[in-house]
Amino acid sequence: MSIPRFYPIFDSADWIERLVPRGIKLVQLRIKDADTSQIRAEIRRAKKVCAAHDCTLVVNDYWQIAIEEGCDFIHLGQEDLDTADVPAIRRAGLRLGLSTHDRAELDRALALTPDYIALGPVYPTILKKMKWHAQGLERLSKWKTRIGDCPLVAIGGMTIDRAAGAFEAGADCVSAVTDITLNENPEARVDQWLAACEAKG
Ligand SMILES: Cc1ncc(COP(=O)(O)OP(=O)(O)O)c(N)n1
Ligand SMILES: Cc1nc(C(=O)O)sc1CCOP(=O)(O)O
Ligand SMILES: [Mg+2]
Repeated sequence: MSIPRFYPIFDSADWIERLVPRGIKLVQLRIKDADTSQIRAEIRRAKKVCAAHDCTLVVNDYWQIAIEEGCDFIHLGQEDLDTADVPAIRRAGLRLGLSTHDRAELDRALALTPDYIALGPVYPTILKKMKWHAQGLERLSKWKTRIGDCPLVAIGGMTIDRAAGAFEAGADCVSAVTDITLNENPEARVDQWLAACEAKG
């Protein structure tokens, strides 16, 4: 199954309510440092606006709450996988996206037949401290060769100018955070992203 080419990530339902109506079709809610009731409330708001705009919501990390709230899609990293109950996630019918950063992580991810695999950071990111150096475009191509039909998401330091190179290297989808949230006009930036990714499609 394919996924949309543009995949922004936001840390609140406020951002999702603000920007999804512009035409985003795949979005991630990535909240750190909040309690369960706050996460649940944010997911409910995000889910509502996504349903109204035919946008797929991906919940980061909180797989149990995502199941309880009837969500469709979750994203897990390698550390999340250490404690997640993947069979329970599948039984609940959720799609699953996985992060990878090296070959061992890729092998582990592929064994779980995910609905997409993300490789990052393709370029340096300012969002979070990471132990990985920038992976680069050649690595994206290697990942695409390994994963075949499974959609490949490029993440980390992605900008509109860098997106075309990522698609050419084999990415099926490009994910971005600060290129949008730190832009002086996030609405206009999302419009530009949508146009750039559509033009490529
Ligand atoms: C699309 C996408 N790719 C990678 C990540 C990172 O997930 P993870 O390694 O679990 O780190 P956190 O985002 O949880 O800090 C992601 N969220 N989305
Ligand atoms: C959340 C996340 N995960 C990454 C990974 O490589 O797994 S890079 C990243 C941050 C992406 O933010 P920005 O677009 O601002 O660089
Ligand atoms: Mg995580």
